Amino acid sequence: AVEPWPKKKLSWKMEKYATTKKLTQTEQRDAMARALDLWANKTNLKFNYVKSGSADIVINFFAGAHGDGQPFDGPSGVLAHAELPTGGTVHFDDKENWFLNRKGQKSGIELFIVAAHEFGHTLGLVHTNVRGALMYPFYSYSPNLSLHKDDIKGIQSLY
Ligand SMILES: COc1ccc(S(=O)(=O)[C@H](CC(=O)O)C(F)F)cc1
Ligand SMILES: [Zn+2]
Repeated sequence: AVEPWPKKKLSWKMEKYATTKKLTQTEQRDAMARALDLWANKTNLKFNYVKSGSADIVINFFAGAHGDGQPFDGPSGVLAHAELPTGGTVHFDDKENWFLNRKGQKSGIELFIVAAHEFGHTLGLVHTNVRGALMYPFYSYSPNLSLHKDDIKGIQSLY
């Protein structure tokens, strides 16, 4: 873990959405809100969505090179990356086959899971070696994600 945010109320916004036909922008925004809620439920952090203007956490879907020296690599491989506090940028690879389990979809990369992991980084968590924890370095699909006690220990050591 690293230095946490110096405040408990964090604003967030989406700048660029995934271009997939499989998920509407509303569904994408809702997935982000639910992923943030996982962390809010275990801390006294509050997240509030802002449609435009400045925000602490800024979410973008990009393909390939997108100006931060960490180009995305197309389907699979690197799925997303996020700055640690108080960076606030979260980028997702637009070329992934994003889906949402709650829509009954089956194949591809589950957006809610990846978002929850990235927001863990945004809030100050680094990777864990505890298999089964959300902050384990590798993506693995699970139908109903919840925070592992190792994730909770980590976030509560920061907030
Ligand atoms: C479970 O959530 C994730 C696991 C692994 C990744 S990743 O394979 O894209 C990882 C980025 C990351 O750990 O956030 C990669 F090394 F770039 C993203 C989300
Ligand atoms: Zn990670």
